[in-house]
Formats: sequence, structure tokens, C-alpha cells
Amino acid sequence: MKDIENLGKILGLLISILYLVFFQGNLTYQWVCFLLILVTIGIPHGAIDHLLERPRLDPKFLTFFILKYLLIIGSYLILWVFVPLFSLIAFILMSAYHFGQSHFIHSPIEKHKTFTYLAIGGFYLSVILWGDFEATSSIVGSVISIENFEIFGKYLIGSLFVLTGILIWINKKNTFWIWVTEMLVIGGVLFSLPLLLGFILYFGFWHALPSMAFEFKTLKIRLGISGFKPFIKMLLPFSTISILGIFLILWFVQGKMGQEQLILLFFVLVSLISAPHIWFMNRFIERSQN
Ligand SMILES: CC1=C(/C=C/C(C)=C/C=C/C(C)=C/C=O)C(C)(C)CCC1
Repeated sequence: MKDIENLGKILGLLISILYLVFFQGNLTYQWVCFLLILVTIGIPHGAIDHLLERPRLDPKFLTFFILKYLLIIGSYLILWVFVPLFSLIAFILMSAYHFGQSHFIHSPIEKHKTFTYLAIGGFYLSVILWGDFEATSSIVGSVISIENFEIFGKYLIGSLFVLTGILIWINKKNTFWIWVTEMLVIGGVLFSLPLLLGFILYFGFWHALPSMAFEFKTLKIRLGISGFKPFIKMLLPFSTISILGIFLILWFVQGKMGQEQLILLFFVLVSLISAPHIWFMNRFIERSQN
């Protein structure tokens, strides 16, 4: 499993280098990478939350689980409608925690867990968002005007880097330099990329793929499955529903919105399915590590 994750990270770096050397400014390259990574790893990594709670299919449990999922989605949708700025900030904080948690999925930490997850996830997210601040600012523009926040980027990224470094030192002295080097190299690369390409490469290869590998490892033991085929079959139903749902909604409203607003709507839809996923994944990871 570690091989697949390392391969994913190498592929992520390769796509970045190819972009920076040969495809700078090429929109087709960015969109093809974005869509491919989103539908093959990004969405599927969150499509088996029900099996992580209860590996063997039980119709009564599944109905109850779906209802709980829909309740969280519905409540968060109401928040987006009435308090969009609060919802955006909550989404970014939840995501920082969730992304940070996946960095330690195979090598758990003991001290200042929540703080460490938020710091490392926050570091990578800030690098991505401030690396292409113009794009970030125009996408979130209909919720909040952040033009004046550009200057804070270097302070935020710098502080989160130092803070994460201290927390890694407290938790993982032996591998401290590996973590710091990864933050410098990957952080530097992500900062140089356009927003959506940087986001999808980090999301796909530093978050979704390691999470999916962990899910596979756990289900393999619990269900005694071997090979990838049955696992892929498990991922298919909810991945298909989510992908079709998101693209149908975007398709219906595309004529009424500009590109930036459509991208924001895309992330709002992602946030709606992410909220319950982050909650269930947190329970699953914490339970597996204890
Ligand atoms: C990239 C980007 C954003 C943040 C996206 C985030 C935070 C996504 C998180 C996804 C998760 C947590 C998926 C679940 O596994 C903004 C600020 C909305 C708009 C500008 C572009």
C-alpha cells in the first residue's frame, strides 16, 4: 500500500513539473488533470463511509446511515444559505483538520493531535490558496472580498510552517527532517501552481489516495477481501451518485452564473458531501488508531 501512495506522490510531482516546464498557462492541461483526479480518487475516497462504520451490508443500518448523512448535508446547506461567510470559514477549518489528519494516518501521533492536524493541513491549504491569490480571491468574491488579505499570506504560511515544525518535533523527532523537507519541497511546488491544479494534486495524492489505501487495508482485514476488484465495486455506487449529482447541478445552473461563481458552487457542493465524510472518517481513524 505504501508503494501506491509513494507512486501517487511521485506522479503528483511529475504532473507539477510537467506543468511548470512545458504547460504553463495551459488550461486544458489543468482541467484534464483536475477532472481525472477528482473522479478517480478525489470523490471515491469518501464513497465508502458506510462500510467503515459497518463493513457488512445491513439494509436497516444503511438507511439510518444515509438519513444521518442527509441530515448533516441539509443542515450545512441551510447554513450556507443564511450564513455563507461562517460556512466558508467552517469549511476551511474542517478541511485543514481533515487533510492534516490524513498526513498521520499510517503513523499516528499522541501529543496535541487536533492542533497538529489543523497546523499541517492549514499550512498546505494556505500555500495553495495564497500561491494563486488572484484566483482564490475571485472565486470567494461572492462571499467575501479578500483582496486586502494578500499581504497576510507570507505571515500565515510562515507561522504555520514554524508551528507545524514544533509540533512535528514534539511528536516525531526521528523523522523530523523528512516532514520538514516534504513541507518545503511540496509547499514550494504547490505555491508555484495555479489554484485548481495545486489543490487537486494535493487533495488527490497527499490526502485522498493515502486515505483510500488505509480504507482498503482495513476492509481487507475486516471482510477478508483480496485484490482491488471488490474494493472498486464498493466505491462505485456512491461515487457515481456524487459525481452525477454534482455535475448535473452545475450543468443546470451553468447559464445563470459566471465561471468563478460556478467554481464556488462546485466547492459548496463538495463541502456538503465533505461535512459528514469528515465526521465519519474522523471516528473511523481515531477508532482504528486506538
Ligand atoms: C480550493 C479552493 C477552496 C477550498 C477548498 C477546500 C477547502 C476543499 C476541501 C475539500 C475536502 C475537505 C474534501 C474532502 O475530503 C475555496 C476556498 C472554497 C475556494 C477557492 C478554491
